[in-house]
Amino acid sequence: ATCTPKNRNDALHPLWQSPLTIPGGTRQSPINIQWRDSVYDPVLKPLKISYDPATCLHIWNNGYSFLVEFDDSADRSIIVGGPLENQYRLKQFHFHWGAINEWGSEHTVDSKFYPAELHLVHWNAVVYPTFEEAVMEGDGLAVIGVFLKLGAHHEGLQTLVDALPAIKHKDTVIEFDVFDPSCLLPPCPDYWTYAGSLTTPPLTESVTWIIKKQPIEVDENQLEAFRMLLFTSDGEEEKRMVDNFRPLQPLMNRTVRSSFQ
Ligand SMILES: CCOC(=O)CCc1ccc(S(N)(=O)=O)cc1
Ligand SMILES: [Zn+2]
Repeated sequence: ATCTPKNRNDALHPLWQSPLTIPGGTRQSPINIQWRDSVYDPVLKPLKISYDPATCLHIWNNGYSFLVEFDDSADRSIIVGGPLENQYRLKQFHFHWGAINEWGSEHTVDSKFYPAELHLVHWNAVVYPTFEEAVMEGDGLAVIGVFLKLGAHHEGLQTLVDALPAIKHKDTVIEFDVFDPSCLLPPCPDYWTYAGSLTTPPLTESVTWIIKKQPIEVDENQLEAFRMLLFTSDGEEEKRMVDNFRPLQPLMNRTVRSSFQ
């Protein structure tokens, strides 16, 4: 029988004991995407993604996930089109994953969990002067979500995996000079989109979510490498960085649109 995730908030990292619901929150994330309830919108444009690999700065363990950060001081790595009215600048990408392959993603599709989920975080630099301000605004951020499923070895991901031992502990960072996050995107252009929020504090309702329909494949060793990271700093009692995903939030008065029929 497939074991459904029990309530893990008891033994979890303090973050995940954060308020599960935001008082007055009407557009919280993540959500379950019920495929048959999503509505095809012919007005949705293809998403245009152009990343400059040289904008990659460093990779670090922030105690919740590991993230790769980019130089967002100019419009060098951007996305435009799709559901977006402006172009958005790439700031960072990170992942969420489980202790075992049965769960780990934040969003689900027809209540199915994937073992992990990639988030590419962009902000609206056309309208807002800083990322920090964009985080507080309804149209401030655009996050591309990509599901990871267990399968073939992923060459592009391996570059990241090879760097993880060097950032095992919270607040460790290493320089990461050239990486093209486009290699982590599936070839299929299809996506779902809906108005949501950050899934970790400050949980602000500022995200236009763009969830790719097609997952990318990674192998068991690569997922295991994620699970070797620690929530804790060097010298503290070790706590493995696993199950760093937020529980599903109510859809409330929202429609998920699809770019495909
Ligand atoms: C200004 C302080 O705010 C931040 O740094 C927000 C960072 C942050 C970015 C993206 C996400 S996620 N999981 O919803 O893609 C959560 C948190
Ligand atoms: Zn995330």
